[in-house]
Amino acid sequence: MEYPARVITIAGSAAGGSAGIQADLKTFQELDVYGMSVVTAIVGRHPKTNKNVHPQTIEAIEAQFETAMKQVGMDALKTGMLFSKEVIEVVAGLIKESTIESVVIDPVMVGKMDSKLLKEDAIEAMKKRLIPLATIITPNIPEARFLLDDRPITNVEELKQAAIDLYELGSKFVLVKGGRLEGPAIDVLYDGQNLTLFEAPRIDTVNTSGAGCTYSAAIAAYLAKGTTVEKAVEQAKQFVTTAINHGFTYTEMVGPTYHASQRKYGDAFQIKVEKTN
Ligand SMILES: Nc1ncnc2c1ncn2[C@@H]1O[C@H](COP(=O)(O)OP(=O)(O)OP(=O)(O)O)[C@@H](O)[C@H]1O
Ligand SMILES: Cc1ncc(COP(=O)(O)O)c(N)n1
Repeated sequence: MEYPARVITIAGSAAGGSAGIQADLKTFQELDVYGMSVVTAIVGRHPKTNKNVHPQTIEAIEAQFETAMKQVGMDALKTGMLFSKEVIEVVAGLIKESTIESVVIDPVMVGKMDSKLLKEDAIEAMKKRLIPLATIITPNIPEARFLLDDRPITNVEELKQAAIDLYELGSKFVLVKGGRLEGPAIDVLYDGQNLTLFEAPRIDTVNTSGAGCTYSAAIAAYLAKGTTVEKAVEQAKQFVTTAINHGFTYTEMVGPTYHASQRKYGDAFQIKVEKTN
């Protein structure tokens, strides 16, 4: 029997099941990789105190990573919500000590329902300690702006320039997501030389909670299987677009993307891939 490739997510637990660790593990399962997790924080609003982020201790984070490494091992790793500079520094140390080849850093900062998922004083550690270790980083426009001293990004040309400038932070690839722009959903990939645009049709829905987590988890899953970065982004975008297309909600709140949709409905979107300059 050929065993599935192994992927670990280091991220926050999203109680509603749409984002964070939950979205990552659902994505891993759909893409037939062996999923593992390190929970950095538990996100869920306490009914009495209203407190919604419950960070885990450094000891707990290290213990989870160590267990997964010893029990299974890892072909790829992705990070999501890390919350504090202390956690970023520990995670950077764990990545450096390991021999994991594919590292996807999703620089999660704010949730779609405005939960604060990264402390402001952690952005410098993200830039200096973690991003240089990444195979690929996957910021959306607000995250790209935080990493680029709040420069506005309002069109595809500015998206491309943001990818070029973010490359200076030291990752091998930069993927800036243009999901917030009007028109088709265009993301830009930059590898230090080539700019590649990935375009999907815009889907008219508000149910995109966890779309970013799902996308970066799918990229990590394809990289773990040995896919090239460019092909991994294309296939992951196909997966997340299909999941967004079948997104739904059980309540009046923003709902999840539907992770099972590519398998269940088989109507995956074709992604337009265009090399540009
Ligand atoms: N309505 C949509 N229709 C199709 N694709 C979308 C839509 N919204 C987002 N996407 C795409 O889904 C993927 C994940 O997007 P993600 O949610 O992380 O980024 P974003 O939409 O740019 O930012 P944010 O999370 O802040 O809304 C990206 O490829 C993005 O282009
Ligand atoms: C614990 C946790 N991690 C990440 C996100 C971001 O989700 P999205 O993919 O919608 O930006 C979230 N809402 N909660």
